[in-house]
Amino acid sequence: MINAVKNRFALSHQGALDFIKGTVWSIVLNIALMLPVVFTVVFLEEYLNIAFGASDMNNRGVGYYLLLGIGFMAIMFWVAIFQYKSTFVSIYDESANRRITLAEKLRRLPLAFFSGKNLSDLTATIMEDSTDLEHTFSHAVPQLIATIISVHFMALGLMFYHWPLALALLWVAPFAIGIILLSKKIQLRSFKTGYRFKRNVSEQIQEGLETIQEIKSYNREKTYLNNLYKTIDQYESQLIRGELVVGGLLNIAQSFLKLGLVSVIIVGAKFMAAGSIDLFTYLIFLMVASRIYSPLDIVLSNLAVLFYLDVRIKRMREMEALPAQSGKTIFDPENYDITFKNVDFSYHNEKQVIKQISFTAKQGEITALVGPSGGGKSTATKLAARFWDTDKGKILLGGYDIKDVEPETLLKSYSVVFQEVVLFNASIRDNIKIGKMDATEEEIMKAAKLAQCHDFVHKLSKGYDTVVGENGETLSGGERQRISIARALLKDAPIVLLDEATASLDAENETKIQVAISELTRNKTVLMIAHRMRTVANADKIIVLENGSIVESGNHEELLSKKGVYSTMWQIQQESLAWSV
Ligand SMILES: Nc1ncnc2c1ncn2[C@@H]1O[C@H](COP(=O)(O)OP(=O)(O)OP(=O)(O)O)[C@@H](O)[C@H]1O
Repeated sequence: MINAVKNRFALSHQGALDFIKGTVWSIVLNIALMLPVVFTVVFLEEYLNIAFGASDMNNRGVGYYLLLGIGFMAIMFWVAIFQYKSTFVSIYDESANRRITLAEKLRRLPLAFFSGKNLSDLTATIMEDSTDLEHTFSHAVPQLIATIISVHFMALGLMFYHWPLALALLWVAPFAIGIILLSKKIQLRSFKTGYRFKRNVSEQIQEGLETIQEIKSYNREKTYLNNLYKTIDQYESQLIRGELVVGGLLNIAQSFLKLGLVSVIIVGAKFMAAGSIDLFTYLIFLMVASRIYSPLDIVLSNLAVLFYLDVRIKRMREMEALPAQSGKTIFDPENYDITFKNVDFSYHNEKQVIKQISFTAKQGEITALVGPSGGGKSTATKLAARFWDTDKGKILLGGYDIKDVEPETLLKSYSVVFQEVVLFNASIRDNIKIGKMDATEEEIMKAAKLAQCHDFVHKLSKGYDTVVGENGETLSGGERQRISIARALLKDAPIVLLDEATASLDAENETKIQVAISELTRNKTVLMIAHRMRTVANADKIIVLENGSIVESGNHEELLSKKGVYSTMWQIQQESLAWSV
């Protein structure tokens, strides 16, 4: 049973157990909530006996009813507390676990997943869907299942008591529920469309915030806002349409339910007139009719929640089923040579961007990747750090296939300085410290000085405690890049990946940084991308990548003498330098 609940509702083992407990307590609560009816029945029975002269009032005194009332209230109170604890408190634990599990899952996904995925959709799945599931599981599902079960119990009891009247009371229920079930497709379609429009709105807002600079500089505010208003209007219209459809169907079903009360009144009156039931039985059925329809109303209005639940669970399952990167967590290579062996790679199984690449970047050497834009240099560098897994072929690090090494373990051996620097909205000190969380102040300062950060940081009013804003928005491109170099220096990993590491620096700083980079790269395996040819001229090995394939390799002199792609690129840059002079 636990497994069935786990699979049906995408819950953990503990979550399924708590869910069953919550449902059982909700059934007990539903039964306990019938105690006022029992109280009234007991009272009515005696009152009617007195009224019709069959007994006198002294049989049970006021004290008896007082005690009975207090007793029933105490039972209802305690059951309600247990029901609350078992459904609400436990589901919040489950929800917290679900978010942590999803976050863990994200941590182990290859970066390819994030580049192909809409991030607002991802955030919504983690936050919104989790919150909705939390709310549905705490406020609706156990109560709904409990209500369905307890209504069945009540119906069975009434059938035994007087089946013709029970039928008169309950014949409406299957029809009312049928209306909702038959409309499942319409409700789901409306929900999914509404959901899609809602995502469109949040995507557009997010995109607008991320590209606000471009929108303003190209005077696109009006177009952007008009598009946004259009999407919001679409969402609003869909919400209204959805409410009308769902609300309309629900009203029809609920009104149908009320017909049961009418039929109990008419059929009961006929039976009474014929003398086949007494007044007491008639009154009991009228009372039960007033009680039983409210849980049935709840069932009707919450059935749709079950339909929507499936949509959310499906999205959660899709995310849980994504292939995560795994591997050994113990990794002790003999050396840090990186070898590409016949590597093929394409993003999202589309165009092949790396084709049959084979080369070795040796420890203690600088291996440079050059070539025309879009040739696959950045992709190859990122493949070397298992940001993605290859489609075919192998990448070995010190003899280990990196596919067999757990990505976080693997990345401990890498320092990366990429063109697009990512800084956290934290102090400069903390941003540098990311390279080595237990670094001493002295180590941080040494790295900062080597990376030429010290001078500009000292000019800031709070120095190293200056908070840099979201992604370092308060700093210039060159300053951001120097911080990322300081980080890499602090990490001091055996492999260094440099992708246009000095692209945002002026000539003076570039020269200084080159000194720092020589420090950073000494005795390391260095894989470097640079568009400025003079930066790569001293590399031990230069690989020329064009359209995803290696077209030339060798050192600077060898490549110049080949008079191929490299030599042409070198020539062009020399000429453009001469022109600028
Ligand atoms: N995340 C991605 N998803 C899909 N295609 C991508 C992605 N990143 C790069 N590409 C494509 O892969 C090819 C190689 O890109 P890559 O960035 O590796 O080239 P590059 O040689 O580093 O270019 P540049 O010198 O301009 O930085 C290009 O055709 C590019 O459009």
